Amino acid sequence: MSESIDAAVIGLGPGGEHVAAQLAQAGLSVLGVEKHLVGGECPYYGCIPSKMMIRAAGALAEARRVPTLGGSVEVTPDWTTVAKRISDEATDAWNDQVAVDRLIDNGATFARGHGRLAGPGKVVVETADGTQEYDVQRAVVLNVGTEPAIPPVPGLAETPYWTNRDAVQVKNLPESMIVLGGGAIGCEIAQAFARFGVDVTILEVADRILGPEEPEASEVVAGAMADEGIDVRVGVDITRIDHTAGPGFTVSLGGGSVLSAGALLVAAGRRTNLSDLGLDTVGLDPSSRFLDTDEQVRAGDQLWAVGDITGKGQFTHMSMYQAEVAVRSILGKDGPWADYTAVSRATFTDPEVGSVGLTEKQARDAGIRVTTGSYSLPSSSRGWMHKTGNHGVIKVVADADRGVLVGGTTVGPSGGEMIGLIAAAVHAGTPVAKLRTMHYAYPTFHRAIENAINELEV
Ligand SMILES: Cc1cc2nc3c(=O)[nH]c(=O)nc-3n(C[C@H](O)[C@H](O)[C@H](O)COP(=O)(O)OP(=O)(O)OC[C@H]3O[C@@H](n4cnc5c(N)ncnc54)[C@H](O)[C@@H]3O)c2cc1C
Ligand SMILES: NC(=O)c1ccc[n+]([C@@H]2O[C@H](COP(=O)([O-])OP(=O)(O)OC[C@H]3O[C@@H](n4cnc5c(N)ncnc54)[C@H](O)[C@@H]3O)[C@@H](O)[C@H]2O)c1
Repeated sequence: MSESIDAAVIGLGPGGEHVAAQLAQAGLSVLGVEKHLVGGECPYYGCIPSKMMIRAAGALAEARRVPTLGGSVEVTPDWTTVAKRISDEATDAWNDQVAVDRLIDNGATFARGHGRLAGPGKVVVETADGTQEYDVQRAVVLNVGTEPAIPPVPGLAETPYWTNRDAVQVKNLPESMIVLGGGAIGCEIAQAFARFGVDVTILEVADRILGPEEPEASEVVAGAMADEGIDVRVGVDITRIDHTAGPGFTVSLGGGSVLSAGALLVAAGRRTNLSDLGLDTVGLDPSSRFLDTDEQVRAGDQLWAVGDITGKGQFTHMSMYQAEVAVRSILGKDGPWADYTAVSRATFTDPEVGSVGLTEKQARDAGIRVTTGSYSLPSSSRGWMHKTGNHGVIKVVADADRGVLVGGTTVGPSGGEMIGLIAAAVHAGTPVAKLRTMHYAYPTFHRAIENAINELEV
């Protein structure tokens, strides 16, 4: 028999959890459906555990810089502390009871199971105890997120490779690791492991790591990683991957060379969980990579979608932003609606990469009359004083006709924080002329943004 409810949220990643809680608090009868862990990838396998690793690895790296600056330190990495922190503080040993209780305390009903659409306003949940049907009166919200994509490299599927989900649960580090993919996940985890003494090789098929970023950012991060002893190879052709108990993984490359390592991390992108969601029952294509959404993040009639599946940027802050939009839309508010002009992100390599809006290429492709400015961080006062660990570059992209910034990149020791200034300018459409009259505190890293802005032909 079908149960009647106001709203159902299928998939409880950061955005889905927020939507379910907010709608329940607003007085709607809400069902939250999660097949694995309430909170999704970010708290259990993504942002939070990876940033705990990075925090520890960063402390080790800073300690190793002491001899250049004043004194000596003996650095003895110990992964046990990191593994314990991830298990105890971040993930509760991969137990989501606290999150489930929070959802229920907010007034929602929770079902642990696989949710599917079964036609407009109909949701079916497959649980361990059987199947339950729901008639949803007002809103179905999809927040089903992604899985690691496993590339079709011959032999790979038969090996005990890791994804990010395994890497964050590692109790004992391997002596060596090959990372497939030099995107954000690959680079962040590679550098963290390397700083704990793992011999790391990154294999990237494209011609540079961190492909979505400005080429200047990729170059600086690749250089910093190489300085630390990470073997970064781009433009590789991987022909086969094997695993045997003794030597571990062997990766054969075009041209005949073979690499080996004790562990292999696949960080080659993500696959959205849209194929087994009953999308066809509401007239949508189950084979599509992303769901098209309008400014109210509606994907159809009484159907909303938030998070990675919308293709607007696979970030926790995007999922939360869209969740707020969905809640306003479902509750019949007047907006504000989704705007993606100034989406920002931070990649937590060292140096960190902050970025917002359009890259130079994206701006040119959009037909904008582009002018750019850049400044090398080690040439800035603060970068020069900082000395060791001062890798970095600032780049700003402006619309020469409108006299405003349309994008920017801040690579440096606090690149993820520095981007806030440019993000505010892009978001608000602050004239470059106004930015030129701002006070930039001396001697901050962000003063280098002023140098870059002064190069713009605006
Ligand atoms: C290693 C790593 C590091 C990252 N670091 C950052 C970072 O520093 N900053 C940042 O902003 N982002 C980061 N991200 C990205 C971030 O984790 C995601 O963008 C974020 O989790 C938002 O995803 P989402 O809301 O789309 O859903 P997800 O978090 O993917 O959650 C979707 C949920 O839906 C469930 N589900 C799927 N299908 C069904 C179904 N049919 N029925 C029921 N439940 C279902 C899944 O089990 C899952 O719990 C990182 C990701 C990874 C992997
Ligand atoms: N700090 C952050 O905000 C943060 C951190 C991690 C992840 N994320 C999010 O998660 C998403 C996924 O991250 P990701 O790094 O897995 O994906 P990605 O798509 O950014 O990078 C994957 C990389 O793997 C390469 N690749 C593909 N197939 C390959 C193969 N067979 N061999 C070698 N390389 C191959 C691609 O060319 C690409 O450079 C990102 O888009 C990002 O939005 C965000």
